Amino acid sequence: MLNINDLESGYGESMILRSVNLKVKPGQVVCLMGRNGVGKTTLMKTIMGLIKPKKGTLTYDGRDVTNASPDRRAKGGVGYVPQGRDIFPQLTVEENLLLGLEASSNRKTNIPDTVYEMFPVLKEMIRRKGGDLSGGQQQQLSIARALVAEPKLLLLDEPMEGIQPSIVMEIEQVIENIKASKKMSVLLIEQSLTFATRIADYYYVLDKGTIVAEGNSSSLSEDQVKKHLAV
Ligand SMILES: Nc1ncnc2c1ncn2[C@@H]1O[C@H](COP(=O)(O)OP(=O)(O)OP(=O)(O)O)[C@@H](O)[C@H]1O
Repeated sequence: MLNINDLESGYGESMILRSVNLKVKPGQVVCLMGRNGVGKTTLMKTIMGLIKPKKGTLTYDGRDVTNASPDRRAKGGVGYVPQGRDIFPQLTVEENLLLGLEASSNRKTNIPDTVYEMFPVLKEMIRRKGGDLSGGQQQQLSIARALVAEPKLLLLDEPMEGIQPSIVMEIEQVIENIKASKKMSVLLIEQSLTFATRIADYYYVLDKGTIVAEGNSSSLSEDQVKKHLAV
């Protein structure tokens, strides 16, 4: 599905990622872990095409997309939910969701029912302004907007950060449902060991811009987390 090979990426002269190799297989949920500032978001942005890599290749769905625009990647089925609930506060929930259709490859004009089934609260709040939703609901809206285009690969940048526990459980359930449907792969940034072992199939730990550990999530131990993630 996604294959990153010997990737180098950064901002201007400042190189953030070095020799990054990462794979997401079809239907897999992969968790990217690492301390603050090690380059996790930079990797997500590079996968989405918002930052051009300086070296290495990115293959998605069997095609080389190393130099493809973000728009082409989105239309090719990559959905991106950036950190910090990037919704439009002045637009209604429905208008926010309709914007997600822009990324749709097959010119869909309707919001799929499955999106409301996954997030019933959004159906209830369809006419409310995005800015009137709670932080957790805004995060749900942000994920729902990416799902509207029915992506094949969903990138989630710290979806659980700063969210109340009840909504964390709902979002976790959504990821579980996505996983069970086997229609989508997910790459998510997440710091919690409990969550990573419960939901992800595979994990990568990034440190100082390079992958320092990887494996099946079931083998992820407290010791490894302490070694690689403790501040
Ligand atoms: N637009 C930018 N221009 C220059 N440097 C940047 C920019 N964005 C991030 N950086 C730097 O790149 C490095 C990696 O940042 P990045 O946001 O990818 O880390 P992260 O692992 O996602 O951290 P966090 O968990 O805090 O979000 C940091 O040193 C950061 O200061």
